[in-house]
Amino acid sequence: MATSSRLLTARTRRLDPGDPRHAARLVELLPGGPALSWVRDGDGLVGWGEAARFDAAGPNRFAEADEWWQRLTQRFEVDDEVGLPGCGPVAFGSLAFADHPGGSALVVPEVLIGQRDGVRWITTIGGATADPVLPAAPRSPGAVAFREGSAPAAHYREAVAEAVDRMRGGAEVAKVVLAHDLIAETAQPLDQRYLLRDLAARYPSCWTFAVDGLVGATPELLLERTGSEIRSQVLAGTAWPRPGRTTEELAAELRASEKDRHEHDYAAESLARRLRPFCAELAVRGPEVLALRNVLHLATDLAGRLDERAGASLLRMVGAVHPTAAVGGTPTDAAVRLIDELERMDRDRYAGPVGWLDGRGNGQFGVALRCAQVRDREVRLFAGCGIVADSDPDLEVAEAQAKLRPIREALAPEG
Ligand SMILES: C=C(O[C@H]1C=CC=C(C(=O)O)[C@@H]1O)C(=O)O
Repeated sequence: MATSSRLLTARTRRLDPGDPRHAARLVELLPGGPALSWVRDGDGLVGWGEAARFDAAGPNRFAEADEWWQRLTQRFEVDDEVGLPGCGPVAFGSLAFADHPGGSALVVPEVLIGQRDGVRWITTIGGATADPVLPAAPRSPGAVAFREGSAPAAHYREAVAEAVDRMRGGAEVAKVVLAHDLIAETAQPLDQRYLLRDLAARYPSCWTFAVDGLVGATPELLLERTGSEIRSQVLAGTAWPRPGRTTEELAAELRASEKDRHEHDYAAESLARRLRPFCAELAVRGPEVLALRNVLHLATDLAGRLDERAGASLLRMVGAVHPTAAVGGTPTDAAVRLIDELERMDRDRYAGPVGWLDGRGNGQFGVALRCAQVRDREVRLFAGCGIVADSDPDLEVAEAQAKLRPIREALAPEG
């Protein structure tokens, strides 16, 4: 936690095309050690070092993190010659899914390199130096052995079947998202950049992220703020590649599936309902089909203009909309209780908000999906599925397998 009241300096400079750091992909610029990343289609932010950090837990984690960031940004002397969102001081954040247990963290890197619309910049905090070196490629972690996590797949199937029974029996919950974990152990300590490079290459349209050891490539944008504009894309309802089916056929099936449409509508409605109080305008468009290499999703876009009178910061709004029914359920409180009862695992920061915010109130937070918590040689992967009364437990197990693919394949590309 940064506690002193001294002034911090943040210096942002444009990286000119002659600089060797201008040509490489952002994730290739990360030196070894804990990585910070939020990159999509080549644009985004990567950072390293820790100029300041805030840890929080419990139901007030969003408000406490917000307060800390507001206070910290007042202590910054900013020298920013670029002026784009993501310039000046930036904090990367990863927040716990649940009120209990789970820890949340905001980390302000000492060095950050960003790119937006062809402009690349570097921000240094507190006089940190950033020599123009291109780090060597990360080494493979060697052989990978997979074992069951705290919620084995067989247990997951039972939990899904139990949820379906209860919903068919008239339980108060109309949708619940249940998840399970999987542990991978690598022969050598895992360099986070090994995952990041692979994820950014294979899932360019997802946000490849790393914050405090949570590494993944999420397709789901929870909330983005640029000035007074906000944007979100809610995902729920999934199909995955099957032999003999083209992507177009899978997309048509997904569009026509009533079960997936129900699952999707709960998520889109929950987000729109919770965003509206903050907005002067809010447009909802969808669902369309979003196709990735491992899955296809139904996707609804939300775009709005903030109501200045609501005066809410990005982190407060993120706290207000989390958990949407894409990761919690409907109604939220009852679904979260059911998750607790049936899942019987600590989600930690899986399915929580992950992203970044700057000193002017801009930022982007996604939902931490298709991800793993990396601790040296142990990697904990997560995947979950929205369950409604029409769900088939065997298909949900297969769907969760498809959602584990990005990290599984990044860990063991040929295995
Ligand atoms: C909970 C996950 O995905 C969510 C996001 C998109 C589609 C989902 C689904 O169709 O079940 C889930 O709601 C996950 O990837 O672990």
